[in-house]
Amino acid sequence: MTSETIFALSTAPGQAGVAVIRISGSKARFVLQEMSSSFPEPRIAALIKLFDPEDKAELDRCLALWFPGPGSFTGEDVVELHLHGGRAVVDGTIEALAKLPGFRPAEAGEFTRRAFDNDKLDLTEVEGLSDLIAAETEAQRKQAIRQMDGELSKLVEGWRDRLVRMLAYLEAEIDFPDEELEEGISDQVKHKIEELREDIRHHLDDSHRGERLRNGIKIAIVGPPNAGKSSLLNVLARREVAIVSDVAGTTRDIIEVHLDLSGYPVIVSDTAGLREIEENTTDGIELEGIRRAKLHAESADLCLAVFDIEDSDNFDQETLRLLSSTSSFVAINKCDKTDDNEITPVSLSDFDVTKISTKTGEGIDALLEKLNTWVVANMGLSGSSSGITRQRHRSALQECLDSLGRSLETDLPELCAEDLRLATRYLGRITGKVDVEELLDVIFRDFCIGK
Ligand SMILES: Nc1nc2c(ncn2[C@@H]2O[C@H](COP(=O)(O)OP(=O)(O)OP(=O)(O)O)[C@@H](O)[C@H]2O)c(=O)[nH]1
Ligand SMILES: [K+]
Ligand SMILES: [Mg+2]
Repeated sequence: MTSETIFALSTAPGQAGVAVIRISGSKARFVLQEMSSSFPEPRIAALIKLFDPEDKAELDRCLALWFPGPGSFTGEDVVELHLHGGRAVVDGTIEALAKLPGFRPAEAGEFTRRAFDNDKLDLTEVEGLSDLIAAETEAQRKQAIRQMDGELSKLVEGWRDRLVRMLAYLEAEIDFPDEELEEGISDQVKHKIEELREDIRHHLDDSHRGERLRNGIKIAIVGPPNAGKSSLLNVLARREVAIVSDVAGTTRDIIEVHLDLSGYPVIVSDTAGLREIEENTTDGIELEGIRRAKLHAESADLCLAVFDIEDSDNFDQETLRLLSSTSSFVAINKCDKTDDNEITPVSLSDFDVTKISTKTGEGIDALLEKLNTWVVANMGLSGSSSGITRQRHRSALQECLDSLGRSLETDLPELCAEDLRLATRYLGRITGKVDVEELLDVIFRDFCIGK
């Protein structure tokens, strides 16, 4: 292997109890030969004295780990130094490593890039790893681990394997028409294509759970001015995020807070109060706020509408239409202002209504309970979870489906094979494997032709 040996601080920068420096490449062993008081056994932590390779000054007394390739994260020889996490220790070690010939600091993502290049991880597993590092909630962590463990990649590889087999049969029919192959093979292949299409479609039809879990589930608070939307946001966030005032039209910009509901990442946003105002109003800013609020609500996963109990008939038809066209909950706020518990306007009777007061806290737990239940029911990682976590996966699968659809429209095996080849390539894009050689392997294995 001729690549340069790279090194980097793998733990967060700054003062800490322990700092880990990772070194990967063909010359990694130099660290243990030129800078260490001893050479550890593979994979067994050893306490060593670490020296500067030139002036032999002692840098630290640290733990060293030696992972000879290919049994390492990158697939190359890897050394890990678990140093005392002071800045001077880390800086001194980094400087010392740079003095070794053929060593240079790693670029962002370079260790993982090498792992990918050495077939230690495929693309979906790389993505899973990056999601795991970024995971903020339990459900995100679980999804990331499943992807990192190759759940999506196994699924896609399985589909790809089926496709390659169909293709091999077709290729054989085209290339070796004299060979004794079963009759009606094309119909068989077509039936298999149909089955594969069904399976892929089933996985695509998952309401974007994976992506939503990765990016956060969006809940938009909407409703007329002064209903208490910003007050509710502050209660949910447990801090004063948004300005609350008795002036109608206080909120203009969209304000977002991140919550963890039952382990799921949720982004709740406060929006401008919706009301009908003249196009030529003097307050163009409020108009723009309303425009943004509507757009935002339309793209949210869930709308949470807030109305003032004494003014709960105050909504324009457009707001109602908005609520009916998305998943939504209704909160009737300021119930501290009246003892009459029966007030629910007829027009809201179709919705799931909770009476709350952001002032006294009444009903807030009940509302949170409903939100939690909704999130779990709609985002829950059921056994049939597709594991599609990115638009990139979705587009590739859609392209694959389109190619499969086209392959069924022709009776010419050559054209059908071309579409199957394309479909295979789209699946390969998901995992990063686009090898066609394996095709021939299958032909030879299944038919023993030419042997
Ligand atoms: N009595 C009572 N007053 C409330 C309650 N919630 C909010 N308010 C008051 O209602 C007024 C409007 O509250 P906001 O939270 O600013 O309302 P908003 O819906 O964000 O208003 P805009 O941003 O202007 O659309 C403020 O004076 C709040 O103090 C409540 O539960 N009870
Ligand atoms: K207000
Ligand atoms: Mg507001």
